[in-house]
Parts: sequence; structure tokens; C-alpha cells
Amino acid sequence: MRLPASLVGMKTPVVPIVGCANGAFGRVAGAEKAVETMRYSAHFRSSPLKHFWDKVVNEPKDIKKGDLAIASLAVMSHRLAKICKRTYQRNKELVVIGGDHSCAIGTWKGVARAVQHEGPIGLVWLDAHLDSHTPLTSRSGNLHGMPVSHLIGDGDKRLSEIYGPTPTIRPQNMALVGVRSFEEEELDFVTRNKIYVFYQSDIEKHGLANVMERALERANDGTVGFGLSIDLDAFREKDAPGTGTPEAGGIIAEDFLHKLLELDLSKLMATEIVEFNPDLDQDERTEQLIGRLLEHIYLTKWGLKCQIR
Ligand SMILES: NC(=[NH2+])NCCC[C@H](N)C(=O)O
Repeated sequence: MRLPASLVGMKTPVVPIVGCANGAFGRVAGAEKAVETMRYSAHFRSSPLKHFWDKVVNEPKDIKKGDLAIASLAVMSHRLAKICKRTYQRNKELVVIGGDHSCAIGTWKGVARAVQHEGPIGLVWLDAHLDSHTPLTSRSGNLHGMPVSHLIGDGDKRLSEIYGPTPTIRPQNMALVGVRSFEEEELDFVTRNKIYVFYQSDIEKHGLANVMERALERANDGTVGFGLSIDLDAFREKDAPGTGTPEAGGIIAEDFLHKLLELDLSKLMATEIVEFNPDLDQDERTEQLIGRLLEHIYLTKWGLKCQIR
């Protein structure tokens, strides 16, 4: 879809949103409702950030756990990647609202493919978890715990090799931020592959601004640009209660919003926000946080901070 006629010629940029309504690859169902909730969110509709909903991808029906789930995720990821590539190429901006975090496989493949002739892309990954299992190491079998490994070209080929060159992201351009829960096999995986991890303890020691700057340095090193993949469970549970796998501690949302304003986001290509489960939200806190995150990110990127409420 092209920009609706009413938006063409407007002075401030408009960000296109792609929805990915998936939840069956996570621990609890419900993240598939995030797209619908955000689409009709009164808060987000009146946001100073101008946006339009471009396309929505749905997960295949009747997904079964285990091997069949890989085949279903491969189908969904391929569709999402294709749409993300096209939306990015047309608009030079992209926001993806998930979905459980398994949608990252498709999102970032699409963005990487859109610029594959210019060079690689980097990725800053905000998350309480390492999400670095492969189907062989995962104890839960939940694919939302495995996107990082597939993005760097490991795991099941049906997922890592969809729609374009592998790896989607080079390990040296990937930085995980806010991690505080993982299993031993995942730690092995990130160590072996030299993926940079900033734990929650690093944030507490060095400060969020310092950690985010270092994460951006890695994502920008020798790349065309970078992406931001935000799992809402990176934040404290009281700031983002509407997520399926909360962990104690976490990033203070206000602190993050504030620090965003100071970052150089000029090379940001796309933002993905995942793991919002509206059934678990309290007082629409998570819903509102999503809107505020996007406002802070894009109005900073475009130098329009004055419009932030
Ligand atoms: N995207 C997420 N919320 N991931 C949580 C993963 C939790 C756990 N490590 C698992 O593999 O099951």
C-alpha cells in the first residue's frame, strides 16, 4: 500500500506500521492480540507521531508445538519478511508491532534484504532474555526463545535461510541489552558466537546512557544502518505488566525514554516492539508505553523532540 493520499505532502514524516499478529510461538497465548489493541488504541491514535497501518500478517491457524511449529513459523516469517522489505523500500522507515518475539526472524530478514546490495545491518536487542536457544537446546520448545540464533544463521535452516542471504545479522553487529534471565546453553551460544550482551547488571553499574551508546556503536560498525528490537519484558514489570514472560528487575521505562532523547538515532532503519499481551495489561500501562516509546524514538530521530508530550 502506498501512503494514503491525505498523508502525502505533509511536513512531518509519517511512519508506516506493519502488524504481525502472532502468539502461538510464545509461552502463553495472547500476544497475537497486540496488533488489534494498538490499532484501535485511543492513546496511540491521538499520538503526535504520525503513522499509518500498512499491512497485518497473521500467524497460520492451528499451530502445533514442536516440529510443526517450525514449518508454520517459516511460512509466517517469509510473508512478514517480504512485506517488511517492501514497506521499508517504499517509505525508508518501518515499525513492526508483534507478536511474540519469534516475529523478529521475518522482520529483520526483510529489512536486511531491502538493503542487501548496500551492506549489512546491525541490531540492538532490548530483552530480559537471551532468546538464543536453538531447537536442539531449548527446554521449553518455544520458538520465541530462539530468534537470535536464527538471525545469526544458526538453528533450523527452514527459519534461518528464508527469503535472502544468511546470516541476517552478523554477530559482531548484534548487541543485547537488559538481559537478566537465561539458560546455560544460551550463554554458551552467545559466548561462542561473540554476540555482545549488556546485562541488567551492566546497566546498573555503568548507567543506561553508557550501555546504549556502546550497543549503538556495535550496531553501527560497518553497517548501512541498524534496527531496534524491543521486547517489553526488558522493562520493569510495573512499567510494562502486559507481557507473558516477565522477570524480576529490569529497565526503568522513564529512564529509557529520557535517555533515548540523547542518542544519535540518525541511522535507525526500523523498530520492532514485541511481546505485548493485552490480556495481562494493567491500567493500559503497556499499551501507553508502546506509544511513548515510538514517539520518543521517531521524534528524536527526526529532530522533532519539541512535539513530545
Ligand atoms: N521472547 C521471550 N519472551 N523469550 C522468553 C524465553 C524464555 C526461556 N528462555 C525459553 O526459552 O523458553
